[in-house]
Amino acid sequence: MYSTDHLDIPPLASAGGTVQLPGSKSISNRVLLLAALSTGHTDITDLLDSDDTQVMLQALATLGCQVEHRSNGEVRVHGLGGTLPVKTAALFLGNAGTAMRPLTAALAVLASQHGGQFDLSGVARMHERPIGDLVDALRQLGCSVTYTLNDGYPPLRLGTGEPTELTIDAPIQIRGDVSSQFLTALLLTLPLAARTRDIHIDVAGELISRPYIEITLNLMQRFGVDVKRDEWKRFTIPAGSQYRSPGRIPVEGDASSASYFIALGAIAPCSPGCDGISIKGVGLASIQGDIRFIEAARLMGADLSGDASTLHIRRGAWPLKAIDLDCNHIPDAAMTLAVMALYADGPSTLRNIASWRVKETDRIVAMATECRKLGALVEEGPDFIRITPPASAEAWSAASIHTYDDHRVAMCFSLAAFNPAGLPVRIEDPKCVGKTFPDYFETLFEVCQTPPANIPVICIDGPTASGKGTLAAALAHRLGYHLLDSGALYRLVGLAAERAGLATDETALKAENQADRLGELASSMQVRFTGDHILLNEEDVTELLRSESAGMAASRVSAVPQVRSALLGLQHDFRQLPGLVADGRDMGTVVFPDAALKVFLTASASQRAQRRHKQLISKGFAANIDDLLADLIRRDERDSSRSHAPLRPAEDALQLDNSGLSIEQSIDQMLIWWQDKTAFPKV
Ligand SMILES: Nc1ncnc2c1ncn2[C@@H]1O[C@H](COP(=O)(O)OP(=O)(O)OP(=O)(O)O)[C@@H](O)[C@H]1O
Ligand SMILES: Nc1ccn([C@H]2C[C@H](O)[C@@H](COP(=O)(O)O)O2)c(=O)n1
Repeated sequence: MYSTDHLDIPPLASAGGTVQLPGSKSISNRVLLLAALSTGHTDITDLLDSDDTQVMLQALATLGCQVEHRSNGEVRVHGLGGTLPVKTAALFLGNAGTAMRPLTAALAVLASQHGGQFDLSGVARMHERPIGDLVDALRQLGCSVTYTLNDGYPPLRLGTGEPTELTIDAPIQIRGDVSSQFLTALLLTLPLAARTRDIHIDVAGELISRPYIEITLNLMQRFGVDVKRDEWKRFTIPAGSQYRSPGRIPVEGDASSASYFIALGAIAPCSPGCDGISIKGVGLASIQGDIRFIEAARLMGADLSGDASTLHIRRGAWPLKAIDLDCNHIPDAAMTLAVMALYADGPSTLRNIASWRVKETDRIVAMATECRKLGALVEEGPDFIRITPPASAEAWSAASIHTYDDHRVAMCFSLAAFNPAGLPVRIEDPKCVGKTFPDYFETLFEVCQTPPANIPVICIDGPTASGKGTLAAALAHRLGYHLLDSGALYRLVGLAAERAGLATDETALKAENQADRLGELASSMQVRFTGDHILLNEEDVTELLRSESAGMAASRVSAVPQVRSALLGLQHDFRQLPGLVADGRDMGTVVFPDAALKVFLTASASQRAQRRHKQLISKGFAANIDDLLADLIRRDERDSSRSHAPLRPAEDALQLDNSGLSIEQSIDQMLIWWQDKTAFPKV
């Protein structure tokens, strides 16, 4: 997951490949609760691992429900069978509506039956999301529910600590036109109270988001409770209902998350050698309502096929066709249509989406504001949005997309990176995707391509111990970019030569064929970078490479042109989405001459010797400061005077002498320079 302040997505050109979707959030949290309420244990496969499911798992654990994470990746929930082992608890439920609503209902009823008291709260936005209709229904049942901050909104106190009689004679009334989660919460809970008589739930108003109710009913059935439905008005939970574990239950891939990759297939030209986007984990037989997004995508022109559990999408009509659509049945996935509308042949209208206003943020306002930043004309109404795409390529702008702590805003606007103007898109606070799809951007980058020239590179060259590596690693971390420590490659060649018995001293390097042998060695060595570790022929040599003797050997072999050309392709391979920070001696002059930002980092020799001394001592290596100073002067001299790719600043490099700067000050300076190079407005 990208935990950076923002993520800059370069302009993207094409897409192709296979995406494995994470589990559905709606199914995951329902299954977790149902498993906890059941008798017996339930093994859940492909459970979504995200912020919202973590919140539910944590809540269940606090309530005394035993949850095991098994070695085969399954999660085993030991059902409580309607008992309540923990009678008082305070539960923090973040911004997870799929936890807040059902747990409110379940704990209100259990607290009445067993005498408990529970405090439920969430983040600030959760305290702005209405829950009054559900509370009114629970009060009809005789449950004690108190608003502890503002009437109609969480936080809530459930129960008094004493058992109270539930009133289930009359049908329970619940509003259906604000959020279908209120009905879901009651449906999931009321089998706990229907031991001796039927319980009826009557829906007041037009029930929205019906497909989510279908998921609820489908899953309840798998846990042994068959709800009778009369139209979408009355639901009856039969007397004697009791949840029983189905044993093992798989979680489908998330159909709402599929919408981004369906849209991707519809928008992006196929990458060479690819045949569109394949999606695994969800297909035409999905029980999730958002699977009907495929109908909308087809209307807009997507060429879409599939089977029960997979989907395949290619670009069909282009530009996409504008639509006018009632989106009540696909409220979450419909946000993706708003971004597809930016690529349409006219204005698109998405109707009946009033529920957007009470989601993670007011999504109508959010989508309108951010589409406008990209250059679209947007009209918004109480329950609709109309988007007219930018009039021409020139009308697009490089936008910094504010994401409102809303995962779906972040995910759907990533697709704006296919804009015809070839502009990058900045996604602020990309970690908000952790709610449902923590690895969304990594997955996107795996199936998207763009010419290397579109992928930004920041080069930091300079003499030894000037702080290049430290600064490069920090920048890569801040920007979510890849990191190339090119010195490590030369150090690897030095080490591999030593292992192969190839001498690298000056006399040996003059011997006939020695340069060719080193070049061959450099092209054939098996190197793997995993996190902070470097493997040579599968041996972890990370620590070995950092010694001063390895640095000296690297400096010697790096003067060999055959070695340099053998390593060139390897270095170019590091230029991957979303960007690269590369440090070395010739990054800006030879390897990435088109880099957007080149910095030549220096510090006085005595400063550098002191830094290196401190660095070596802290790692437990013996070091003498005078020897280090002499060595680094010698190394700089050799690196600067060699005939191939010598150490020198690129003509367009900015110079940074950090002798008097702290690491943090150097990073700040680099970030200022980088921001100046980007297309995004300063904040
Ligand atoms: N601006 C700075 N102020 C103080 N110390 C620094 C600064 N920059 C880096 N250092 C410290 O100097 C030491 C050397 O830095 P680093 O290893 O990043 O240098 P380098 O240029 O990558 O060296 P080499 O080329 O030999 O790999 C590290 O211990 C680092 O923490
Ligand atoms: N781009 C590069 C990177 C490194 N080298 C050589 C010269 C250095 O002395 C040696 C070790 O580099 P370090 O790990 O200290 O950055 O490798 C080079 O020639 N070109």
